[in-house]
Amino acid sequence: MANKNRRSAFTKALSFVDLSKIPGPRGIDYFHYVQFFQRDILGAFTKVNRDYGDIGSFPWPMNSIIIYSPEFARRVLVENHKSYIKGEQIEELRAVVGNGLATNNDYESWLRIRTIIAKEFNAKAIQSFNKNFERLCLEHISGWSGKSEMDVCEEMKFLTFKIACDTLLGVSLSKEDAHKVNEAVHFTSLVTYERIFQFFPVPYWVPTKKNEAFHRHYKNLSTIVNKLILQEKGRQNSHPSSVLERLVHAVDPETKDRLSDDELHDEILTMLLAGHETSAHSLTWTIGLLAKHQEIQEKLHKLISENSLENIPYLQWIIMESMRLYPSFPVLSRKTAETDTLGPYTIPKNTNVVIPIYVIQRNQENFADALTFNPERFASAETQKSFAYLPFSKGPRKCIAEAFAMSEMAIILYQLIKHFSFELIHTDLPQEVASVSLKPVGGMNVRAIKRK
Ligand code: HEM
Repeated sequence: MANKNRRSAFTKALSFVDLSKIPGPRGIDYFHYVQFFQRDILGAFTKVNRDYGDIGSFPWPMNSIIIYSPEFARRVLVENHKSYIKGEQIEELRAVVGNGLATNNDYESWLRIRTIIAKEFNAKAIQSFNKNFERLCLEHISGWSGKSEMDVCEEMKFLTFKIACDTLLGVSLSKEDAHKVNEAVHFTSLVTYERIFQFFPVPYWVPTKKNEAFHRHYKNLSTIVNKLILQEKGRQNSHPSSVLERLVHAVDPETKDRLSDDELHDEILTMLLAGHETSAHSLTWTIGLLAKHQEIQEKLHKLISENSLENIPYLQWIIMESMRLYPSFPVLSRKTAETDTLGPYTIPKNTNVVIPIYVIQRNQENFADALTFNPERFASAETQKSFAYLPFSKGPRKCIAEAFAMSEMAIILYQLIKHFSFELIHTDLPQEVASVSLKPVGGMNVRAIKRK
């Protein structure tokens, strides 16, 4: 089952699209860039923007364009989204999550499944998870002493993983299985990420140590998810509490259609991977930024001591601003299924289209004082709606769980700042690095001091 990876290095090497009319490095400069991308992917994306402006092309063998204009992003993600499919990277992801929402490139099948699942992430459904977010957060921080030095990144990963098990998979998950799921999700997503950036990844059928470990972890994950689906199918559950339980019983309101067992399996794996680390890293950067900007942290604490969460938009703005500077997925990618035009440029069919939102969100032209942490900029609805702000993407393929993730992060942040104040142990924030999601190099070391 694991080897659903259909990308062939050979086919990739044979494909060619004519990008000669789009500016970008050529000759020796091209190869210098390729090396730069291997060394420092975020730095390289930033340099392409500085050197070539709104669009940069990398012809064969990369067959790629990189776009930086919010208007181009709008065209690709919304206006003409039907001319685009998910980028080549999803072929690697498909080896784990099969044909789940994030990797499904068949429009009709994707739309059918998205319609069924979207209902399970509506406001009412999310409200039913809020108590669990709060309970698990309070349980977790009750283990922190009066003044603890910690890597808050590890703490948040632990907490959001517990939340994922509880809200996605449900209470029937045993401790032993939770441990296996944790190891498997971590290992398979790391391997997938590594392979995305390798020119010619070793096919999964080659019996290397890593491939064997991948198959073992994948089998564990898949077996546990199938077991939970089967268990749930045998029950008449009128009060489903986890996402898995909801999806097993979910019905399309119009067609009365349900998800098949294979579809359920792939969707749950997709959610475990897509929800893995993303919320943890966003929370980590938020705590780091608040520890660095004590005046903003104290303002938030004052608001928390006087108001309930629903009455503190400032808390949401803090999370939004943190995700502007440190988006969990720093890059979105698509591929043209048909020729399209972006401004004056013709983009041929089969071109990889890369949208480095990390660079777009930090560009002075899109945000005043772009590198300054200023939550108040999100007081404007226009800023929130801008196509220069894409941490959850936009358009029909935007994150299906945006409201779920925002609610989870807001509830955790509220409790953390209510009970603790945070200080950075080092003088500045750590360097960011693009891994499975954007993470701090060496973790985020803070002092958490219990408030009186
Ligand atoms: C801070 C947390 C999160 C961030 C920043 C985030 C970000 C994103 C982004 C940027 C995309 C779109 C990718 C694209 O356009 O190519 C996406 C898609 C998706 N996300 Fe999230 N995500 C988060 C949490 C979650 C969680 C917790 C879940 C599941 C419970 C989830 C499930 C999905 C799924 C299923 C898709 C694919 C949607 C589709 O193609 O129809 N995400 N996410």
